[in-house]
Amino acid sequence: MSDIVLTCEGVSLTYKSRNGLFSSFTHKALSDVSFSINKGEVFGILGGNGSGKSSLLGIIAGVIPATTGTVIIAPDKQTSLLSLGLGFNNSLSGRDNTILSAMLNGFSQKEAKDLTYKVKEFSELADFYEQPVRTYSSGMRSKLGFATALYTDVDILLIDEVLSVGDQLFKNKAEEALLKIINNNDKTVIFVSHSAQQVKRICQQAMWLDKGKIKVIGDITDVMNCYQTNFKNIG
Ligand SMILES: Nc1ncnc2c1ncn2[C@@H]1O[C@H](COP(=O)(O)OP(=O)(O)OP(=O)(O)O)[C@@H](O)[C@H]1O
Repeated sequence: MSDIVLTCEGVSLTYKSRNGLFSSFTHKALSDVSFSINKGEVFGILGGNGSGKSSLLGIIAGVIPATTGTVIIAPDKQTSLLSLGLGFNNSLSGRDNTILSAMLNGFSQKEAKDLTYKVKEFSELADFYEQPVRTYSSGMRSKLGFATALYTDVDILLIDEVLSVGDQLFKNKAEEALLKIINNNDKTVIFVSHSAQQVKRICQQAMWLDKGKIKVIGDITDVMNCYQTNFKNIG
């Protein structure tokens, strides 16, 4: 029996930007995107630059309002967006950001503080963990984001490119840790990556977004076959 935890129904997004003092233009980033995800599914989103992957995750996370359409999340489920640019308070230290994220996800203050020791170790930030996040490189932000989300137990994890930054050793460690929580915890994950091979290793279902529209959706093998036929030299 299917156990749907997340549904996008006809989601469209139009950005309006200024291109001068008195003029503006609009850009349709997503057009009529509809799909559902079952509990415990690991769902990949593939697509070239500007195809709308991050915008879609932002809408699912509730940080970007859809222009039309709806996102329905099962009432007892919490989502957490793990993204390079989002979610941290730049003037707080890595440690305080971990505490804040954990408490926003329902941890008590003591539980949140206890968590920081594991996050510090996994993230390898050492003394930088006590420094304001604004002083971090993008790789350091991604390490903090990944480690915080790893130990803050949410139901639906939205992962935007965070396994693509950092040195190779950290990438391997992060991918291994992610696979472990996916396999052990029946966690639902939506995973965005430029690496088709990484999506293939991690996900069971996938969607290929092209210029804001769903090109193919379904089983990972079918989606990858279509995707790779269209793109050569995929990493
Ligand atoms: N804040 C914004 N204002 C205006 N246009 C935007 C904004 N954010 C994104 N866009 C545009 O919307 C489209 C989709 O962007 P989005 O970042 O969602 O794509 P993406 O698939 O995640 O891209 P990438 O793989 O390069 O990270 C792009 O054409 C982008 O230029």
